[in-house]
Amino acid sequence: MTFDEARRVLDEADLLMGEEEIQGAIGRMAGEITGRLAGSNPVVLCIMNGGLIFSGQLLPRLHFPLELDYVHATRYGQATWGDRLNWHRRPHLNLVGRTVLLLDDILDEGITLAAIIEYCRGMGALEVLTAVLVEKLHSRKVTPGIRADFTGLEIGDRFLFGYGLDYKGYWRNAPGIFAVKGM
Ligand SMILES: O=P(O)(O)OC[C@H]1O[C@H](OP(=O)(O)OP(=O)(O)O)[C@H](O)[C@@H]1O
Ligand code: HPA
Repeated sequence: MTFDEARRVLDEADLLMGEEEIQGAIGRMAGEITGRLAGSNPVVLCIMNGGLIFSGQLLPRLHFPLELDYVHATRYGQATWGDRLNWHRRPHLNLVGRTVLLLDDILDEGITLAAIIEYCRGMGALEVLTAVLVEKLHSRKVTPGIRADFTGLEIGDRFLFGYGLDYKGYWRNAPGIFAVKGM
């Protein structure tokens, strides 16, 4: 996608969730996560790249001790459909006996979260919880009914960008959650 095309994508997109709604959702999630995890000395894993902005805004609102690490695993690349999960970076912290909280921008088909949960369990985590800024509502989930433990916003079945979500590599920095025109 060229720079000019990227500009046009944002100009023509539909804004589905604005900053105020997103900040409200992140604040509510911070309260819920604090209630559940404040005493558990968790390892928090940001799932890169999409989880970056959500993690950066949520973490300063968690006022309890935790350790932070990240994983980098992708299955969409620059496409609007997902393939098999490619691991680029596994966590470096030891997960044995730890409560793990995974942070990601979106639960779409759920394949990414399911695979990372399984990996963390395999590495000896005591429990693995998940928090996503957005859950996309449709019937293509890897396991019917799969949910995150903490969900910020529920959005319909469109191709989304902004707040960490990219369209062809662009607009992770868009200040809201947008849907690509016609998708
Ligand atoms: O529920 P799923 O259908 O598995 O999709 C969700 C995943 O897709 C995106 O990652 P992507 O593979 O695009 O990599 P990115 O984080 O670098 O954007 C997103 O950040 C989630 O990790
Ligand atoms: N937008 C961007 N990245 C994604 C999406 C989406 O709707 N679903 C899964 N990864």
